[in-house]
Amino acid sequence: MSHSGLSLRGFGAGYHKRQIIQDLNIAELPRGKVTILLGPNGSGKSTLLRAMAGLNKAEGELLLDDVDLLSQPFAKRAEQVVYLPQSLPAGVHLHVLESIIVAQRASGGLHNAAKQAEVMTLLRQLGIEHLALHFLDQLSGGQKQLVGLAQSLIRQPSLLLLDEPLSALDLNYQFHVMDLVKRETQQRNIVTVVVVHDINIALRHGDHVLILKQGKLLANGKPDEVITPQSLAQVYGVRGRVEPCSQGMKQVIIDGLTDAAH
Ligand SMILES: Nc1ncnc2c1ncn2[C@@H]1O[C@H](COP(=O)(O)OP(=O)(O)OP(=O)(O)O)[C@@H](O)[C@H]1O
Repeated sequence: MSHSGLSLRGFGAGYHKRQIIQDLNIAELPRGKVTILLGPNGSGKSTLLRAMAGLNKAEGELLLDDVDLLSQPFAKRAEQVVYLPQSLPAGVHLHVLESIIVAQRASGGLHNAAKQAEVMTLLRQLGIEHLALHFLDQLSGGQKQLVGLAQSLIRQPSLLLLDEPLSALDLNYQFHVMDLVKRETQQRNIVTVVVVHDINIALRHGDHVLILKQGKLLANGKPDEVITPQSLAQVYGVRGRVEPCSQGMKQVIIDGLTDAAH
């Protein structure tokens, strides 16, 4: 049977002398859905994303629509997989617009009027059109994050890996960006994996949630099935409740640390 989506089989990842993730098995993260990757600091989230993108050592199988990306040459994988790191490289003296056009060119094709229009549409959707002619190295942390997202989306990946894309964004932008990522994921029918630390963002915006702890997969399922008082205690050592708010949406309220975490 053929599959559409991303699966990991016996996937391992790490660094020169250190294995961080071992024998990870994830059956099918479907196209068109946003998967949120949760886990404590140091649990291996960035290592996993970077390994999927070919930037760290990896082993096992990483299947996108049944094709093993690990067996492909790096350049071929880079056409399909885009990884947005936690922060953009410093000291890049380019205009926002130029930097996005460079990213667009990297994904192939000639630069023409239609492509320029695509860049401007994306800037508008992200609410940063007014920054088009600003220099990257003169932007705020949150503005840089939005530009990084534009650079990632313009490359039209099949697998989009976003590492804490909300960490510098205000509340309004956090919602706006998650809505945009969800919409683009559906419209482009791609697989998107987003690392966040905010459990309520995961509950509200994730189609699917994975939880990593010490390089192992502790949970894999629908947000409200895997974000529970038990998993909050086990993963983060906190006492938490998952309760409907007055609008009926579920949210997490943290009451404190578990006794074990003191
Ligand atoms: N370049 C590296 N060389 C060796 N070990 C590393 C390297 N980068 C990270 N690690 C180790 O890998 C483990 C997982 O780190 P990783 O950055 O993947 O965690 P994370 O879940 O993304 O954490 P955070 O939420 O703090 O960003 C940590 O123990 C870290 O010390």
